[in-house]
Amino acid sequence: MKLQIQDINACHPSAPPGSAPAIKGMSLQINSGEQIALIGPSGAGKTTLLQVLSCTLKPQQGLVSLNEQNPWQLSKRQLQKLRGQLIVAPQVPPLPPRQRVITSVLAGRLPAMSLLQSLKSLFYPVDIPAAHMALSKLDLPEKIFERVDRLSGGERQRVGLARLFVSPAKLWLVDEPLSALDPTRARLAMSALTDSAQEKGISLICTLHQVDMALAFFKRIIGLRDGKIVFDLPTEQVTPAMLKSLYAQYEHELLGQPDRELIEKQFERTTPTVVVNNCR
Ligand SMILES: Nc1ncnc2c1ncn2[C@@H]1O[C@H](COP(=O)(O)OP(=O)(O)OP(=O)(O)O)[C@@H](O)[C@H]1O
Repeated sequence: MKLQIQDINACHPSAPPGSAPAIKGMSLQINSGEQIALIGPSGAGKTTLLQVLSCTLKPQQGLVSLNEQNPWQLSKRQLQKLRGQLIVAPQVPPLPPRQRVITSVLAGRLPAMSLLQSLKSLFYPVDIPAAHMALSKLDLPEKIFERVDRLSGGERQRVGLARLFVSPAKLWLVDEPLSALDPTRARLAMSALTDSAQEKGISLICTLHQVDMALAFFKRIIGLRDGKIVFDLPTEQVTPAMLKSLYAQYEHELLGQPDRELIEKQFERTTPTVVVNNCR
């Protein structure tokens, strides 16, 4: 899916009226099938941007376009159809406590289903192999019939991500997918997401606090700070100086769950003398 925003101002959805915008005069173009990591310190506006792109947050100013359609000029029905072509994976997936994992995973298909089909699917999961395949990509197939309230935080996060693999959406908007995962599962998840998106020609936009993962898995990196784009570059052009400046005063966030070697390699490629601060 092709995306464009132009001169957007938007407030965080929970911000009280009159608050300063979390996104300020932002413009951006994303082509079909692109994979982009959004990085930047806490409060930079990454989640707010995802909400604008998912057509759930109407900006106060500027233009949004998904596949050449302005969502805010569509009828309710057309807007619903457009939203059915994208899927959001929030950092903490909203999973009904007593629901089975299989039902939660197959909920990834709900936006594309009729009301009758979706009600039926809550009681009779129709595609067990698809749910199993999705969970296997994230090393969780054995939990397919488990109740979600009996899972750990990291397992719940993987259930939320497994929804992406069964969804027919052409745009994946993923918010901090690795926050509850151990380093091995984090790599596995990142690899599964980027490989699947590439196979299916899906546009993937992913916010990440793990800069090492962003550098390792994405070809285009957008650095946000204070609601503005600081850089928007092919990964190989992102320099240590840019990262240091992006996270200035928030260096402790720079190496969230560090793969020091990877970041150092990236740093060496551009400026061999850089010092990496590992604050966690
Ligand atoms: N619950 C809230 N109520 C009011 N304002 C908020 C709220 N959450 C965030 N904001 C405002 O919106 C701005 C952008 O927040 P947003 O969540 O988009 O940033 P982020 O880059 O995703 O941060 P993080 O990495 O911590 O998730 C914040 O700087 C803050 O000013």
